[in-house]
Amino acid sequence: MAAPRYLGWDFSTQQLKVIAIDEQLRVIYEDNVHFDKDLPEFKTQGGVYIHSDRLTVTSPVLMWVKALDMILQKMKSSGFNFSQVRALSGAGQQHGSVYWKKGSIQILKNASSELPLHQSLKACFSVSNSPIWMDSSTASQCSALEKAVGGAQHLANITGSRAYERFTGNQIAKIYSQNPEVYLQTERISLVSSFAASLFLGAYAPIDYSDGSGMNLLHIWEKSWSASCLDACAPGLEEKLGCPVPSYSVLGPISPYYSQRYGFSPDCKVVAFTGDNPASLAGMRLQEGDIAISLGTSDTLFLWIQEPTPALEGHILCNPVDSQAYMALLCFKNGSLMRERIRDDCASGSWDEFSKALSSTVAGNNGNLGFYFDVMEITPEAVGIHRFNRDNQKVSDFPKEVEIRALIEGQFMAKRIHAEKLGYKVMPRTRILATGGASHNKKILQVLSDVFNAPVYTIDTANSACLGSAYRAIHGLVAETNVSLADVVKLAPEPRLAVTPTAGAEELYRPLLKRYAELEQKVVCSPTSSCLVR
Ligand SMILES: Nc1ncnc2c1ncn2[C@@H]1O[C@H](COP(=O)(O)OP(=O)(O)O)[C@@H](O)[C@H]1O
Ligand SMILES: O=C(CO)[C@@H](O)[C@H](O)COP(=O)(O)O
Repeated sequence: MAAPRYLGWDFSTQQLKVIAIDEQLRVIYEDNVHFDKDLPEFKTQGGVYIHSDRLTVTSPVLMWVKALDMILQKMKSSGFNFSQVRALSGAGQQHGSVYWKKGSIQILKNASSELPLHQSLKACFSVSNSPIWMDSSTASQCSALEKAVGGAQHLANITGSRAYERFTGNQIAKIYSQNPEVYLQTERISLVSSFAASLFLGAYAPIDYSDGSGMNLLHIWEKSWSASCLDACAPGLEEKLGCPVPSYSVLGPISPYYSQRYGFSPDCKVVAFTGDNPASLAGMRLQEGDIAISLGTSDTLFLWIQEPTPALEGHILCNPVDSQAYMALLCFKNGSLMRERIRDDCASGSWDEFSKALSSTVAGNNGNLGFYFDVMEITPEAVGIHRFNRDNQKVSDFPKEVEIRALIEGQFMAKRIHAEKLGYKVMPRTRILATGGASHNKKILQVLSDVFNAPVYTIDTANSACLGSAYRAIHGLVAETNVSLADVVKLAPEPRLAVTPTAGAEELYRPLLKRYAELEQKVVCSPTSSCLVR
């Protein structure tokens, strides 16, 4: 019997990624398809289309299918032996939704292995451009949902979050109200994660509890759809969503399409897919007390928590690896794309030059602070670029090096301030686990460590959502017998120390954090200082 392999996928904003691991949990294959570069025919920027209202953001669903065809072909050409794969799982950017047209289930089930999947599925989607997490066009649907269930806090008490524009229930409500006929033609609505699982399963895959918590529809304590939330969004929604399942569920064997076209074993199991942040929690083997910071297209911060209290800021999600636990999540929309814009403007498009600017400037930036929100931020709700000198006076520009440090310090101060608002305290034993593309950059990690006054650890791959998905594939095979993910991954390499805080960092940043929090109040959108530019 050939040595078993496990696959972990990540359908993220800018690319499709895959990792294969062996039974010793070693990464033996890693690859990606970059949507803008490798699939230029879709003409996306950063994997997305920003529509003319600047609020609507979508991605073409067939691009995701074509990316899967492409990456599997690359693996096949490189000699990857698919017959050894015993199980696979995956992750998707959270909140995005896919709309399957009536009758598509038959096409999905009977796809011909002679054709790439995107050709068979080209007529399957009633909405060809899927709304994704960057969308902020559903303000009216959010107000209506909160009103329908008795207010923002009440909605958070049920679903883990107040109404957020990118959350799937509000996106579905928008589609139903603007295009009722499209909604009626839709037989199934998937998240990006469950859509990706469906492609492997050859059938509609259920939504898992953890990614399902990012919809404003799931009762996160009872782990079932909330009837009042469903009714407030669209009629007949429960049927279109299917029953949610635990994140470690085995959904079934891989579709015959993959055995015939790529040589997968017909016994290869598909384990429920989940959100990319939940999958990263698994990949980084987060423990209670740790803080995870993902620096991908979005920046996110997440924690493992046992007894959550939903609030008006941040999100509580069902934990993807332990059905008794939860995770808290904060999302910052102006992450890597914001850093790339400042890198292009101030460091000639070079990460090396960007890093040199961080080295050549002093921690604390001589009191200069900045807020950098090219697009409407989620945490906090604010937009625009706002720079303040050491006397709290607004200034119109900074020298290039000062700008770069102000951006990075500002991004991490915001993370610490908002994590503390959630009740998180940096303790002497705190470990920060960093992941995502920008975690390759040691100079950025040094600022992170200094602002939090805590050591920063990384794992061998920045693609923790893929790795976590591969771990979850193994876990899925044994979860029924009460084996924990921690048991399954106990032989995996421990996270490695990347940087430690500079002496004196806490004293330096304590007053700056206070100033940053006060200045943030001035730049957030409020009824009195409404954000006209979005
Ligand atoms: N050396 C670096 N320094 C800072 N950022 C980097 C570096 N290398 C890559 N990145 C950032 O990583 C981002 C991609 O991160 P990734 O986690 O793969 O995103 P996603 O999963 O959302 O597709 C890129 O947009 C890029 O800005
Ligand atoms: O909206 C959120 C989390 O709430 C985002 O974190 C998305 O899940 C996108 O992930 P990346 O592609 O940036 O990793």
